[in-house]
Amino acid sequence: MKPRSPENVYHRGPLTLRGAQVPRSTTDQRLLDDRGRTDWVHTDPWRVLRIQSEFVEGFGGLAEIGPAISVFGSARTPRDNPTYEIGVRLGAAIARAGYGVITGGGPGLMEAANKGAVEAGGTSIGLGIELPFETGLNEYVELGINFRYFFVRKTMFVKYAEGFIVLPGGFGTLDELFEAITLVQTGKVTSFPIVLIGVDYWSGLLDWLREQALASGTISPEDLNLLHLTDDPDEAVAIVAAAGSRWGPPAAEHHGTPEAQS
Ligand SMILES: C/C(=C\CNc1ncnc2c1ncn2[C@@H]1O[C@H](COP(=O)(O)O)[C@@H](O)[C@H]1O)CO
Repeated sequence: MKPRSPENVYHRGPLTLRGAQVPRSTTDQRLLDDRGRTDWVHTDPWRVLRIQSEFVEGFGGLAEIGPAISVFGSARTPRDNPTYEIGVRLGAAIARAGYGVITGGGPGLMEAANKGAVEAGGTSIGLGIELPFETGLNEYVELGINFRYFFVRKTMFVKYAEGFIVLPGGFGTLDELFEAITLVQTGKVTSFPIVLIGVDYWSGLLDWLREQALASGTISPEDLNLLHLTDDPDEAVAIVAAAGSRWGPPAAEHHGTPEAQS
């Protein structure tokens, strides 16, 4: 690094520096020449910046997708399972109704809904998540964003959707479902329909909510009205559509590749 002559005058932004105040290196030199310690990468202040960058990427990538519906469901449902076909029909129904389909971008019923959306000419979005085992985005995702942090990704599912449609699933699906119910119950989101698809699959849970949670007073009677149940993908979409848009009516021309971000 070449030292600066102390006789020089050095300007940096509003600063004028002379003599001993003249820095021995430029900001660029310090950036490019210095590797230094690396432990800061694993500290919370740095993580805060990474979290912030995920929000920036998510908001920027999704801002212009137009009206959309988030679809959840098992990552494990194989393609030859009849529920996979329901997922494809759901993705197609959502696309036909003028909405984009947002999924977790993974395999199983996420893939099914993305497939249906693509085949029906709709917008197919996948919000992937870093997991200990790599699965990658499914091949039907046309707009994909990968997240490190579950909570950032969950914000996107809610912020950019008119409602949730939930196919049969396990812990991940239940987590997404109950987060949404809690947001609605506590008034954190307004006008946010939640529809369960699969009467046989979900009836046991709804019975438990009625017979245990409601009966013991841990939820209110009106809380049960937050959930709709059907076997029919078209009906599920109609329920979301009937709730009305948070941003105006669905319009096909809103869909497409997001503009370059500034
Ligand atoms: C288990 C396998 C892959 C997991 N890959 C996932 N990719 C993206 N999103 C996922 C994945 N696993 C869970 N999710 C999220 O949770 C919901 C599904 O979880 P469930 O426990 O299977 O119900 C789903 O909606 C995603 O958002 C390979 O077999």
